[in-house]
Amino acid sequence: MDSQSNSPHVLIFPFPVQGHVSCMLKLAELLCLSGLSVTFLNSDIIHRRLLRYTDVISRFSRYPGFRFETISDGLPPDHPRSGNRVVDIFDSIKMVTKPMFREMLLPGGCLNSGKRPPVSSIIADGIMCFTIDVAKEMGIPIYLFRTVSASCFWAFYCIPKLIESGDLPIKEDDEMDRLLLGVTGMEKYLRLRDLPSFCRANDLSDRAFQVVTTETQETYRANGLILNTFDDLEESALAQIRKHIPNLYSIGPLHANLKSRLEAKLTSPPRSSNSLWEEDRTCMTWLDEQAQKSVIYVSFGSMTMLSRNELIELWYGLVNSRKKFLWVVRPNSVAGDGQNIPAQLLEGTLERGYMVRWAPQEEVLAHPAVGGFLTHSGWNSTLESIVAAVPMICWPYYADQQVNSRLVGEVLKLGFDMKDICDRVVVEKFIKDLMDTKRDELTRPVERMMKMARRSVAKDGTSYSNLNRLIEDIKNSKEKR
Ligand SMILES: O=c1ccn([C@@H]2O[C@H](COP(=O)(O)OP(=O)(O)O[C@H]3O[C@H](CO)[C@@H](O)[C@H](O)[C@H]3O)[C@@H](O)[C@H]2O)c(=O)[nH]1
Ligand SMILES: C[C@H]1CC[C@@H]2C(C(=O)O)=CO[C@@H](O)[C@@H]21
Repeated sequence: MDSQSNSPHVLIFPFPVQGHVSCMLKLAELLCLSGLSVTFLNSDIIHRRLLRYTDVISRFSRYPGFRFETISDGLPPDHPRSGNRVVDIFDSIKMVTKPMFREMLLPGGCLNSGKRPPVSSIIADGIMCFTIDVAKEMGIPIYLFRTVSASCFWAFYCIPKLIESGDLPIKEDDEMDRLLLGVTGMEKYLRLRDLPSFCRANDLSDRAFQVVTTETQETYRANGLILNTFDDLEESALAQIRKHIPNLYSIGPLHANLKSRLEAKLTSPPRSSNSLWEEDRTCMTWLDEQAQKSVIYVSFGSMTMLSRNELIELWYGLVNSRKKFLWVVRPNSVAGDGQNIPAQLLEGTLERGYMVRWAPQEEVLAHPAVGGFLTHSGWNSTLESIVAAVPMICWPYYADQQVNSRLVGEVLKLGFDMKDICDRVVVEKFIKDLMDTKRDELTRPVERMMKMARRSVAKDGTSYSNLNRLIEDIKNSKEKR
């Protein structure tokens, strides 16, 4: 057995997509920093890409108790694993990965071979509740980490009530702006339009709708729920969730929590990346040449697929706003061949734009030249923008993003929600508002929330203390076994 044979051994198992893997790796490093042994279970494909594009191996070699293990996600290598095809991962992971996961934990399996201390706690992605069955069978305590916002989790939690009240399925397009009474605490602002995109299915047997609904309802079976949020950001949703799932750990923003703890330990923490694409760092040099707060950063995360029409409308909006822009266009993220782009767009981009396939986003958002973020409202992006005090234009694509964008635009006033609109004139107007006309009205709430985010992860802040509580609970559950 290795030198850490007496320390608790935590197995972390994320749903295999970028937005889940990256924040769960941050949690893994936080647990390593407090002396726990950690095994991080990646799908083969994710692991190969992390090895190719990041420094994870050298970064985690600092922690002797850390290991990676891999498992199949059950899909062929060329499956896109993005856009609407993400539902295929749910099915394959349950059918193919679950039995493999169980085998790994049985005596003689790679997670129970006697070479390392036995797994004493599991932290699994909250969208994979099959892990609870396996953990219970093995007698191992399990915590779920749901990587979406508390507000979105709570909206998912209320779906059965929305079905009972007849709000779901949505019957007519013209009722999308109706306020909902069934999501307690959000009655004043949550419209049908703002429910997670999966709620737009006409048929409630829709696979994605079924998965998010049932997985959310199963959460109570775990020993606790971890959320990447902080109390000042989502106080009301957290209070509602706590009534049903009392053992709740709000420990975010995780990237800031990690940064703060690394800074306390090391004089100059190295740059780190969990990217599944190669980061193009030339955009940082380009940003260095731009004036303060003059650039709008555009990125729609790792899963969004754009139609050609959406690409062109967004592009016209950016070029016509006459603002400088840095735009991430991920490989294979636009339908069609990307040919015949109007000359006006190409010229406008040469003059004022910079495009990359993938950027070091946390660094980009922290750059003084960045003054706004046109985002899909993925939860990691939202938190990163908050910590960097960058106001947002939200153009949600799917899943939790519809809820997040409403929270940002209507409740927190940290930006504007452009949900369900993709029109060049509107895009141009929102950009001008964000960068100039309405900038002042956003500055105060944006600065205030940035400070609260940073306070939450500083010593004795709420997320700092909740993380310590999680670590203690993990240690104690080992003692009890
Ligand atoms: O050029 C880029 C673009 C993105 N990122 C990073 O990639 C992550 C993207 O995460 P997120 O903003 O959450 O978006 P998705 O990749 O779309 O994440 C999925 O997972 C999230 C967490 O559950 C959900 O909130 C989203 O809706 C879901 O699509 C962030 O950490 C970004 O910093 C980069 O490093 N470089
Ligand atoms: C792939 C997406 C569907 C469910 C996941 C999710 C969640 O509710 O946990 C939200 O957005 C995506 O990251 C996941």
